[in-house]
Amino acid sequence: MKGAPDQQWNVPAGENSQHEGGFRADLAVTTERGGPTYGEMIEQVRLFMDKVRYASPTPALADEVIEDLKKLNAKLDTMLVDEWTSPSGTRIDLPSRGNITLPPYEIRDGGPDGVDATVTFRPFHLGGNGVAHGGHVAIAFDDLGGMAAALKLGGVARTGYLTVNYRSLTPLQKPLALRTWVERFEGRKYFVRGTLHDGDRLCAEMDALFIALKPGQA
Ligand SMILES: CCCCCCCCCCCCCCCC(=O)SCCNC(=O)CCNC(=O)[C@H](O)C(C)(C)COP(=O)(O)OP(=O)(O)OC[C@H]1O[C@@H](n2cnc3c(N)ncnc32)[C@H](O)[C@@H]1OP(=O)(O)O
Repeated sequence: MKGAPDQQWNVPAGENSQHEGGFRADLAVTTERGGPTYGEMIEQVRLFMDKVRYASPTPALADEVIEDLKKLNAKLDTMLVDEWTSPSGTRIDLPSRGNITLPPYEIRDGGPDGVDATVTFRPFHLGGNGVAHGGHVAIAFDDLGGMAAALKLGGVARTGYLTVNYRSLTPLQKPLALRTWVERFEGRKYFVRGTLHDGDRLCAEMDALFIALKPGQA
């Protein structure tokens, strides 16, 4: 990778790392990893991505930003941990559990009957003509559909298939209601439905199959 030729991303899990199989079968939720300002750090990164999406820098400014980013990347290089112990994805007090790759959402209610969340697509989730990219809508459905399955089965599931029907345009920068629920299950197969609304207007619907992982399964 340019700028980081020797970077080892797949940091091996330490002895104290809690995991079973290749997926996070035993999710260790936390509100402390990364410290009290981790959420603000993630928010600043999202804000930066918003600005990058819309900025048209001069060559001089682009060079300046590159130098600044190299310094920031070098700082984080000193603190890389394995995926099982990183704060990202486990900080239940933060939007999208602190996972920078997900559209930021807040859980309003969640349990075996389903998940009721508010998701706000950012300016950097732009698809075109001021509205969200459909792929980002699918990511939100995947994570929150997976959460509905997880809360129903009391374990972790992987997506078998996920279909999104885009019914109307999905706005950016506006809290939207995203709901997911297990419609039925047969053995390890959890059939999950979802809806995304802007007020009363249906933006998109999801129809998905999540398959419960067996103990130790990747
Ligand atoms: C608020 C606090 C919250 C705390 C709580 C946090 C929760 C935190 C939530 C995180 C949520 C993340 C959610 C992201 C989830 C991903 O994004 S996962 C990544 C995307 N998915 C993948 O990469 C999966 C790739 N596929 C696979 O690994 C394997 O195919 C699977 C899914 C593990 C299944 O393999 P398998 O265990 O060998 O099972 P297999 O026997 O093939 O299939 C089982 C059954 O499913 C059926 N099946 C399998 N695939 C399909 C398919 N595509 N279509 C139809 N049927 C299928 C089979 O026919 C079989 O049916 P039956 O014969 O039993 O009737």
